[in-house]
Amino acid sequence: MDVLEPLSYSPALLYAPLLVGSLCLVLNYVVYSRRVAQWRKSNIPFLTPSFLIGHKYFWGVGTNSATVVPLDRIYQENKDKDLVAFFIATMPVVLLRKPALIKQIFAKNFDEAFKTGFAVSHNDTITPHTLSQSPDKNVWKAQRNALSPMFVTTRFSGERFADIKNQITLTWTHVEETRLQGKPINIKEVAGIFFQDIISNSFLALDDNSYVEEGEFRKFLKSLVEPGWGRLLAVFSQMHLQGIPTLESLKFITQKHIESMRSLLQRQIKQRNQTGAQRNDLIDLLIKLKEQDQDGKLDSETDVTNEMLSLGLSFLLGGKISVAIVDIMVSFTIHLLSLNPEYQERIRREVEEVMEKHNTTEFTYEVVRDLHFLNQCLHESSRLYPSIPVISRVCTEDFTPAGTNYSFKKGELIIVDPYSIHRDPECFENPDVFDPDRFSPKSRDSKSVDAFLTFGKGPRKCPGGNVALLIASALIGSLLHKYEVRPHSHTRQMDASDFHPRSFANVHKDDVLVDVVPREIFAY
Ligand code: HEM
Repeated sequence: MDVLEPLSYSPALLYAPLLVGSLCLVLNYVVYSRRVAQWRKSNIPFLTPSFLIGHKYFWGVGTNSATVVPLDRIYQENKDKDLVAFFIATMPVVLLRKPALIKQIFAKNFDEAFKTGFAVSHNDTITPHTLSQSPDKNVWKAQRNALSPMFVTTRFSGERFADIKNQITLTWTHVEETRLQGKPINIKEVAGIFFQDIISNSFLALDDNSYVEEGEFRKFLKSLVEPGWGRLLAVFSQMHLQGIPTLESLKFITQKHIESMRSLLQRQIKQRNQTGAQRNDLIDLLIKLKEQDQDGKLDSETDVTNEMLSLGLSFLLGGKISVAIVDIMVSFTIHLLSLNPEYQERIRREVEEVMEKHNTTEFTYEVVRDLHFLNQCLHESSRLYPSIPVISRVCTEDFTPAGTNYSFKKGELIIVDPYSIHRDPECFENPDVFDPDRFSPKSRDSKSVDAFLTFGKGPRKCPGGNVALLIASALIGSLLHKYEVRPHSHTRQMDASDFHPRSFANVHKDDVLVDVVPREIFAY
C-alpha cells in the first residue's frame, strides 16, 4: 500500500466498538441502579456511584496503590457506620466495619454465609473441591477434618524437629556468608526459603535446599504469588465472576499449576510405596485416602485422583495462598525488631531463659514453643501488617444478623479489611505503635480479641496459623540468638503506602534488607 494513500475504514469497524462500549455502560448503569435500590431497601448504607463509572477510589490500584489504600480511605470516611456498600470497579461489595458485626456474621450466621468470595467455575475439576473454595459445605467440612492432623504443631516435636533444625543451620551459614561479603540480608528471601523448604521437606518428603538450587515447591508458590497485573486480575475476576467460567489465563490456579502438582505428588507417592517408610506427612495422608476410597480400583497405585489432588492443594496452598505469605509476616516482624532493639533484647533474654528451663543450649521444639514474648511480637507485627488484605464471604441465603435491621440477600459479597480495623483507635489504643505487650495474656481483652483478624474469624478461621507461628518463631529466635539486627533499606516504620500495588497480599514493594552484627563482636 502506498504510505500516502488515505486509510479507509469500513463504517462497521468504526461503529462496532462504540456500540459495544455504549451497551456496556448502559448495562453497568442498570446493574448499579438495581443494586443501589436493593441496598436502600435492605437498610445497608452505601456510597452513591458516579454516573456510569462506579467509584473512583480504586483507580490507582495496580499502578500506584495497593488494594488496602482505597479500602482504608472508605473505612476512615465512614466512621459513623457499622458497614458500607460500594462498587470496586463494577463489583458490588459490602464492607463490614465493626468487629462485633464481623463476629456475628462470620461465626453466628456461618450457615447463611459460609462460602468465601473466591468462587470457582463449576466446570473446573479440582478447585471446587478445595477447602477454601468449595461451594459445598460438606466438602469443606470433610477436607478440614481430613487435613486436621497436618495442622497440629506437635508434628514437629522430638526427632521431627530435625527439618527445622536443619534449616536453622542452613540459615546461619547463609547469613554469615552474606555478612562476611559485606552485604545486607534480604529478609523476605531468607524467610521464604526457611518456611517453604521446611514445608516441602516435612510434608512432601522433598529434599529441597533452596540456597543451593531453588526448590520445586518454592518455584510453584512463586508462580502463584509473584506480584503482577495477571495475578491481580485473576483474583479480581475470580471474586467478581462468581461461578462464571473464565479464560484459563484469568484463573488463579491454572491447569498448568494443577498438572505440575499432580506430577509432584505422583512421584512422591511412588517413592513412598517403594520404600514403605511412614512419615505421618501429607504423602502418607493421601495414600491412606486412596486406600480407603478406591478399593484398589485404580490402574496404577501411583495415580493421583482429583480428590487427592484437591486435598493436597488445600493444604499446600493453605486455603488459597496462606503458605506463601508466612515470609511476609516474618520480614515485617524482623524489620520492626530492627527498629526496636529493646524488644530484640527481650527476645534474646527469653531464648536464654527458656533454654535454661529446658536444660539445653539448642533450639528444640519445646524451646521454640515456649517463646511467648516472641509470639506476641509476631501477633503485633501481623496486626500492623495483616498479610491478607481482604477476607470475604458470600451470602448463601437471605438473612438479618441478630440485633440489626440490615438484611443481606443471597449472593451478596461481604468483605472485611483487617488492615483498617487493626489501625482503628476504637479497636486498639495508639494503633500505629508497635507494642508487643498489648498481646500479653494480661492485656488481652475481648475487644482486642474480636478485632484481631490476621487469621480470619469463625469456623473458617485459618487452621495453619500455629504452624506458621512456630516456624516463624524458630527462624526469628535463632537469628536473634546469634545476631543484633539493624535496619538497612527501610529506616522508618512502613504503612500501606509501602505495599506493592500489584500484589493481592499486603507485601512491601521493595526488598527489606537488614544488617546483622554477631553478638560476640557487638558485646565489645
Ligand atoms: C502468616 C501466616 C498465615 C496467615 C496470615 C493466614 C491467614 C489466613 C486467613 C486470613 C484465612 C482466611 C480465614 C477466613 O476466611 O476467615 C486463612 C485460611 C486458611 N489458611 Fe491460613 N494463614 C497463614 C498460614 C497458613 C499456613 C502455614 C497454612 C497451612 C499449613 C494455612 C492454612 C489455611 C487454610 C487451609 C485455610 C482455609 C480455611 C477454610 O477455608 O476453612 N494458613 N489463612
